[in-house]
Amino acid sequence: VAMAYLAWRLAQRWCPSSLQVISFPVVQLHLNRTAMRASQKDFENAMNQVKLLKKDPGNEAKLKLYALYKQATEGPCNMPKPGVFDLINKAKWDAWNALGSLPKETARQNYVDLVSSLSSSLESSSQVEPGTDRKSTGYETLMVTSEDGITKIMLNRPTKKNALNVEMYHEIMHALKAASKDDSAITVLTGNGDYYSSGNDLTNFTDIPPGGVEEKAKNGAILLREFVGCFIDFPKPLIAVVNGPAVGISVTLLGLFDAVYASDRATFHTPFSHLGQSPEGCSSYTFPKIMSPAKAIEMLVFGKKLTAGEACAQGLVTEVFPDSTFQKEVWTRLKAFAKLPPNAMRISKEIIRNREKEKLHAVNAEECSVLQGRWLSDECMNAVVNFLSRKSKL
Ligand SMILES: CCCCC/C=C/CC(=O)SCCNC(=O)CCNC(=O)[C@H](O)C(C)(C)COP(=O)(O)OP(=O)(O)OC[C@H]1O[C@@H](n2cnc3c(N)ncnc32)[C@H](O)[C@@H]1OP(=O)(O)O
Repeated sequence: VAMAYLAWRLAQRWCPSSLQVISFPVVQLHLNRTAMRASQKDFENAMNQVKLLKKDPGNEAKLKLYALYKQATEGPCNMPKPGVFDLINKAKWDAWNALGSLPKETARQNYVDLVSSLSSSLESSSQVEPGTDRKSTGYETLMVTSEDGITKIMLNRPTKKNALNVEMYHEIMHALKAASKDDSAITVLTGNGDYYSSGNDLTNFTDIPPGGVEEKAKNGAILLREFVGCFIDFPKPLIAVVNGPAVGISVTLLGLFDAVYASDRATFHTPFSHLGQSPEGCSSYTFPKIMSPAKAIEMLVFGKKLTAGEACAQGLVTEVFPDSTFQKEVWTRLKAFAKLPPNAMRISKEIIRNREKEKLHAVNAEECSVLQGRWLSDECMNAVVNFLSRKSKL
């Protein structure tokens, strides 16, 4: 990661061009310009532009930058393949190797185009003042819209089953803070594509800072605590529209929502023990209250996956709809809710939820502290490596 970061820092100058689609692996760059070639000067100037980025572009982008930089300066990858447990170097090697025999000039141009694309997207979002509403295009991992009195926050990494990467955690917090202040009456969280969310992005574990895994775990716990805190404190009715399967933290958080509407295609799965981890999202407190301690233990400790019907019977889901009519029925209902007097809804929520808030924050803090320890355990490390190896990522 340090190398990828270095490569990112050495990246090329921002060069306005017309990059249309970038898909991973990096070799798949579809550009609508034909004869354009980045000069050495463009290459050097890009470094200055990249230094001006105020936001980390994320691991995937850094790997792309690393691979293109290596290809542009050294040509095709001829390094020996790192071992399966050497996660970071393996990820970098994979990204570089995936470029095959891409010519150096093309790699250089693709590099410039990628920096250009990152510059525009990251700069545009970082220019927005915290707390102000951002247009949907200001987010990398979400689609946020506001209409008919409803702010809709849609998780938007469908090709990754809406796994929550670090950027998405930050963006959700930003979107929730903005929604709490905008003029909408209710806020909805949903997923784009066939999944609601596959939970924490397991590649989050591969981006190790200079302080090592301990620092990584500590930072993760701080981020998680702040993230869950936003749900605990959210002042307006918060509704989950669970469009498909939900895993991990996307399930546990449901205990902090005010209503949960689910498609009959949705499932609810918290494989924490399988991952060597422990419950979060205040579920160690909310789930036993919602569904009885024994049922909560089946889910949170033994990883039992519930159907939407079962989750509804146990009180986690408010109502289940046939998938064929799910969107139509749910949004009709939500639009009607959003016409109710917003202050009355806010005050009623407050009186129902407020007496639990202090307890929820204490539970959140304890869960994060326990998880911080779990992330350093062999059980957790092995489970993450298994997932990433299974997917031939690392
Ligand atoms: C700040 C830190 C806070 C941490 C908070 C902690 C939270 C705890 C949790 O959330 S635990 C839950 C973690 N999630 C999982 O264990 C799910 C892992 N994913 C899967 O088991 C499967 O991917 C699946 C069942 C969700 C979907 O399987 P399917 O076969 O239908 O699809 P693919 O596996 O091919 O997935 C498509 C691509 O999406 C990538 N992906 C899916 N989920 C994750 C994930 N959680 N993390 C990272 N990547 C994920 C998958 O790798 C595929 O990518 P690819 O196309 O590039 O191969």
